[in-house]
Amino acid sequence: MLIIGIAGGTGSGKTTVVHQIMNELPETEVGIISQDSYYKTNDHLSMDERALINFDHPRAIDFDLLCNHLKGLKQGKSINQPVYSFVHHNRTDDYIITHPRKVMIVEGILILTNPELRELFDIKIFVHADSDERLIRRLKRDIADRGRDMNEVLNRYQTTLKPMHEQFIEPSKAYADIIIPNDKYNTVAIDIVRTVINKKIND
Ligand SMILES: Nc1ncnc2c1ncn2[C@@H]1O[C@H](COP(=O)(O)OP(=O)(O)O)[C@@H](O)[C@H]1O
Ligand SMILES: Nc1ccn([C@@H]2O[C@H](COP(=O)(O)O)[C@@H](O)[C@H]2O)c(=O)n1
Repeated sequence: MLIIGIAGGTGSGKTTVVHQIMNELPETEVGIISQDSYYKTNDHLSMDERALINFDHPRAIDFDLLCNHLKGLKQGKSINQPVYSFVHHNRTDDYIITHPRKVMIVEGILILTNPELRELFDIKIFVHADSDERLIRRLKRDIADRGRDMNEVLNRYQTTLKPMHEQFIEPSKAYADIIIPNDKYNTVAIDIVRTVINKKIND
């Protein structure tokens, strides 16, 4: 199994890059794990209390479960990947049965900050986009898809997102083997990563 970690700030285009990589690759050979699925459960908190959580700090993520799931997949076991709700700021009761594949892609803002998780990656990729571009994308996406309004996004950006990006996410770029510039769609970089994956699949 080849495990690829794809990190980068919010709105850098990680999810888009993953989908571009997966296009044209056989569905049965590649699987995806999203770090967002591993936000800790916060059933004990009210909705208002959950909305105040700093979701850009590594402590918000259940890295133990994520690492155990990846290790299980490496051993050939299927896992129940949790399903997260951005609208309710909490894990749902649902899960996605995720089967082991020749190539597993793990994507998320903080995945290169955790040493145990880093050790599990064969290739580490960081998707880079400038912060103004990322903020614009995040605003549009969170209003369209994640039940937010402009005040919520801008307030979160100032209070937690930007400081956590500078403290944890940007420095984790140093661990990357490949950095993909993604201010514009970068088809050349996607083709290179796809070639590496195809080689692995056909070995
Ligand atoms: N290279 C790009 N140019 C313009 N828009 C992009 C680009 N990559 C992603 N987007 C858009 O930006 C938004 C955030 O992208 P997404 O892939 O969800 O980022 P991430 O997973 O890193 O948070 C989406 O609406 C997506 O369509
Ligand atoms: N309840 C939550 C949980 C997380 N976030 C934000 O999501 C971002 C990470 O996801 P991307 O798809 O953008 O990589 C992160 O910056 C958190 O602030 C949230 O808004 N609400």
